[in-house]
Amino acid sequence: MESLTFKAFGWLGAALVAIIAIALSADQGFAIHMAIVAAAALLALAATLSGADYASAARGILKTPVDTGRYDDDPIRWGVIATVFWGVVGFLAGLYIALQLAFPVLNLGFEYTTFGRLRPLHTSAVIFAFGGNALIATSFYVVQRTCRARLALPGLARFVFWGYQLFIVLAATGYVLGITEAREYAEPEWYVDLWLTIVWVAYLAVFVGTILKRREPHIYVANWFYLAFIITIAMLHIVNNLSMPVSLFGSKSYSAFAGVQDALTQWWYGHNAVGFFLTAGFLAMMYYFVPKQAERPVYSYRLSIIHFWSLIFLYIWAGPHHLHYTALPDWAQTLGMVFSIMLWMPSWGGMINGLMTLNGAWDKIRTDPIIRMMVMALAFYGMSTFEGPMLSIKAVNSLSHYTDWTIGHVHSGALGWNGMITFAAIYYLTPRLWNRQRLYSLRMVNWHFWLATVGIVLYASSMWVAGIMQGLMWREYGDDGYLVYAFSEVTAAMLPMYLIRAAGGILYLAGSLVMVWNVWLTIAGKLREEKPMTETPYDAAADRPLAPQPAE
Ligand code: HEM
Ligand code: HEM
Ligand SMILES: [Cu+2]
Repeated sequence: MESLTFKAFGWLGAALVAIIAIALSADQGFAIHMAIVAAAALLALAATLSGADYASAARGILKTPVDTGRYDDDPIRWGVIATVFWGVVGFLAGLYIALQLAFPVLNLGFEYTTFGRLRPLHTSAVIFAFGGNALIATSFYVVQRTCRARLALPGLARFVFWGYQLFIVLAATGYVLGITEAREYAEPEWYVDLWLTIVWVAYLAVFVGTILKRREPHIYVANWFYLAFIITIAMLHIVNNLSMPVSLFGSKSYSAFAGVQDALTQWWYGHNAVGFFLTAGFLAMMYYFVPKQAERPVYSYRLSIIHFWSLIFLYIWAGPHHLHYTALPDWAQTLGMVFSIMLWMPSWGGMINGLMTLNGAWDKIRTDPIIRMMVMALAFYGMSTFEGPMLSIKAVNSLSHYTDWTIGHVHSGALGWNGMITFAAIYYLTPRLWNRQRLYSLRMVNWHFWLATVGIVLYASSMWVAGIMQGLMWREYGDDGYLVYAFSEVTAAMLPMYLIRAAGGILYLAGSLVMVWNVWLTIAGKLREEKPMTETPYDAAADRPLAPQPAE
């Protein structure tokens, strides 16, 4: 009871502080943000005062099974739903900005809907909202199973989930309102950064606390990857966002760094956000869910340890490959390039480890669409980590930089690797978390697989063509020593490629809607009547089904 009163006063206090901040605010954007914070604090207050009722109502709506006491899965179930939800929002935003590049009228003439504001909305929605929720939810799932321990600090785990959603809402509304630090992938302003820092420290505490509570002596490699992801993101986030607010009650701040130091800090962050958010964290997912779904142990545990240490050691130095031919000293650019090329090896080591886990179970690619998604994820991981080192070579980068080739590279990693491995994890988790016999439909997973795959192929191939064409047209000199093409001519030449990319986006989005349908009906406890994925092979000569084929 006492702790309840304490909590209630805490939320009331937070709401009051936010309301005072509205009154004192230096700009309208800050006032709107503080209103959102006040509303969130009041909601938390209401939930605290009538706590149990809300929880059971939510359980009813989500048809949640009661946890047996072994594991604490409520925040994971919410996380699965949040991942699917934000995924659709982020893909929709991606499709919209893709269409804006083809049809500029879609900027609609409002500052709120310009490409410049919606682009960070897209990148944050897919990376932080979709990817971040997937990482938090799966990390809480994996750490409990592999440590055979319930989540430490269950109240804090719930705070992490809701606090992170508040961060997402503040970031997204901020971009639309024009509140931005203009640091790529770190656009939110100083007070939102501070909030994320608090949430992230809580996340670290829950994760490490659970590891400390473990009843399994060994710490499985997936947890190492998750831990590296959590700690490194904390470090990157804090350093990159060091800044001085103009006013305590205003949204604007100035970076602590200037000039090329600022650029290097930005890309030390940006590159390692790829390395530790989009790579290390998702590799943790790979190391747990691939062996589970394949029902095989990891191909080589020793390789996974080598993979871990070499990956984290090399990634952190490669950031300067984003600053080739800039004011950054030449030696630093070369350093970034060399470490990027070396990165190819641990990356492929990880891919091989994932793929070879299917040794003896390759037939599952034919029969299990979830395995098929995982294999495609690993294939795209391998492809983008081959392409990346190639793009980091200065001579190649002099052509590719500033072009759509970079965008193609980003999305073969993002759609192919991050997207596919996340979808596979969602399909693995949903029936288990809701205690269902199986997914509503496996054939719909197969549909999702093909829609997403064709979508990625259209996206990546159109951007390769667009990027190389742009790069070559920009650098084309005539005999007279003048540039042959005006910038506008190059832009006009992109239109067909932008249309193909948008078509790819439509397919990818459609695939994710199939997932929404499937996950929804699985939660509702429905099973689709359908033929199994593969017919038993038929021996026509003998007129009987062939005996099951042994795995190769
Ligand atoms: C329906 C799917 C998607 C579509 C149609 C789409 C479309 C786009 C477009 C049009 C851009 C701007 C490109 C430019 O400025 O020229 C972009 C940027 C970006 N998108 Fe996506 N996207 C999709 C999904 C994703 C996903 C799932 C992720 C990550 C997990 C992602 C991550 C990014 C990133 C990081 C950038 C910035 C790239 C850079 O600055 O180099 N996108 N996307
Ligand atoms: C060995 C691994 C990798 C290396 C060495 C690498 C290298 C590179 C290089 C050289 C660029 C172009 C920089 C420029 O010209 O501006 C780049 C851009 C990018 N890469 Fe990779 N890459 C790797 C893997 C990945 C993966 C797996 C993903 C996604 C999951 C990814 C996401 C990105 C993003 C988002 C950008 C665009 C950054 C921006 O300009 O906004 N990379 N990468
Ligand atoms: Cu990079």
